[in-house]
Amino acid sequence: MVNIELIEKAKEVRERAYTPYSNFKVGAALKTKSGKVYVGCNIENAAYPVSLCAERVAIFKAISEGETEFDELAVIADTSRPVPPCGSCRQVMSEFFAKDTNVYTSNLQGEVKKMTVEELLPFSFEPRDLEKH
Ligand SMILES: O=c1ccn([C@H]2C[C@H](O)[C@@H](CO)O2)c(=O)[nH]1
Ligand SMILES: [Zn+2]
Repeated sequence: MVNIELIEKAKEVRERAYTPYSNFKVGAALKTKSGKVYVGCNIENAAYPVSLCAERVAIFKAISEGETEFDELAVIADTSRPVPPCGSCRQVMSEFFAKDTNVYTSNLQGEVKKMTVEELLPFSFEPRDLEKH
């Protein structure tokens, strides 16, 4: 089942995106297992690569508050298909979320694509890969 309320929260925070360079606004909302929601929007910078995606803003906010158990993530943008999270955000999701965590990618037309972290980034590089064999 898709969490429409979580998508609505992502849509609200999207309005606060700071995007003078791309003019492409993204919103994200992350729900913890305990039911708390952390929102994020993309925040750009005149030094372009310093910019941060909405998904990572939401995830890092939650991590910095001590959260460790995540339930689901919603992402929204004004795209012709549900917005696909970038590779860097997929990698961060795979570090902190269980493989079966649901990610709802959506657009302003109300299209939603529900995917798991595993589907978004199969064969991901993980902490255990740092161990020598
Ligand atoms: O899933 C995505 C894709 C892109 N962006 C941001 C990064 C940059 O600020 C702008 C254009 O790439 O959109 C996100 O926040 N999330
Ligand atoms: Zn990203």
